[in-house]
Amino acid sequence: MQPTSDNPVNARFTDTANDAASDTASDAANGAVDSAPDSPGRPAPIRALTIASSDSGGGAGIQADLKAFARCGVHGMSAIVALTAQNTVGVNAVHECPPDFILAQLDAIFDDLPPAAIKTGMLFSEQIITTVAQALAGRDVPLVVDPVMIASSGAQLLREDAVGALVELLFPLATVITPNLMEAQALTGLGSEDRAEIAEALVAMGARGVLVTGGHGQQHIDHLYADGQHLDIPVPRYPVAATHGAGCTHSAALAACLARGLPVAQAARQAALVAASAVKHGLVGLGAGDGPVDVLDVRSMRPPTSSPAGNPAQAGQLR
Ligand SMILES: Nc1ncnc2c1ncn2[C@@H]1O[C@H](COP(=O)(O)OP(=O)(O)OP(=O)(O)O)[C@@H](O)[C@H]1O
Ligand SMILES: Cc1ncc(CO)c(N)n1
Repeated sequence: MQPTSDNPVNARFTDTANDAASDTASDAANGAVDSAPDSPGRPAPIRALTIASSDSGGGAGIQADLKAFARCGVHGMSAIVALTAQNTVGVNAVHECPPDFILAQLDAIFDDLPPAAIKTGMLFSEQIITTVAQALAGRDVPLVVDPVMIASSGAQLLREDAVGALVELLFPLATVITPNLMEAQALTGLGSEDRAEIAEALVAMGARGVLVTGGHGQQHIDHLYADGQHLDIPVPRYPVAATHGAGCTHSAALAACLARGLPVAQAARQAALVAASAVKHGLVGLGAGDGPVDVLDVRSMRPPTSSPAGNPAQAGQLR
């Protein structure tokens, strides 16, 4: 089966656990639920962690990350560092979590559910970045750092006085950073659209690997520079007015694929397919601004219609 932009992940991962997961997903989509529990004998799921902020509108941030993890067949965990009061039009307010509560979330996760890969998203302030960097230092886990700076609505998601901390404290810990073109230009001070040149400048600033995403500018390519190798990944550019959360979806899918053990270049190709598919199914018209991407294609899904006890006659009856 060839990977397609509609079925980017399951097309490539053909291990037994994943086959079973996609069987269950298609059963659910068809409205049937098997009465037997299916946990015994199946391996524990692969786990990934997002350290990011909540988008109350459900399109970006933690909410996008957890959906992308699920889309990639990975159990998602989250440490929320800030809450945004946000919709498709803008960000009305930001509320930061206290550092000790961020650490409490991370301790709870690392003590019981150690992740196979981690991504960071909107970290907002120097205090949050310092807290997260201290918690991640010395952990031998693949780390994707998405240097989220500006929302598609134009709102500032990283304070100007926090950029230095992001570069100095988090870039050296990252396996790969995933700026979009404008973030890459802002971080380097380069005005060029040459992603290869900008990626080299970002590596010189301390990042091990750089993936400049392809949603903006003239060229429709994600560009990866890692281990001294350049890779252009051609990406589609759908004329869909619903790209809010594309960057979060992309970096979460990249982390999920690293959690699954893929090499960075292959994970980057998969993440591009996942993000493109999410844009293709984007929820145009949801809200007055740029609608959210939809990595799960929720409009094609339905709740189950037969009862868990396996008695279709009881399905859907309210008591
Ligand atoms: N119109 C589109 N059609 C197809 N894929 C897209 C489109 N826009 C973005 N993508 C894909 O989504 C991923 C993230 O791209 P982009 O450069 O837009 O990130 P971003 O600007 O950080 O996103 P966000 O809108 O969440 O801030 C890339 O792989 C990119 O190719
Ligand atoms: C919480 C949050 N994270 C990331 C983005 C970037 O899309 C956003 N708009 N909101």
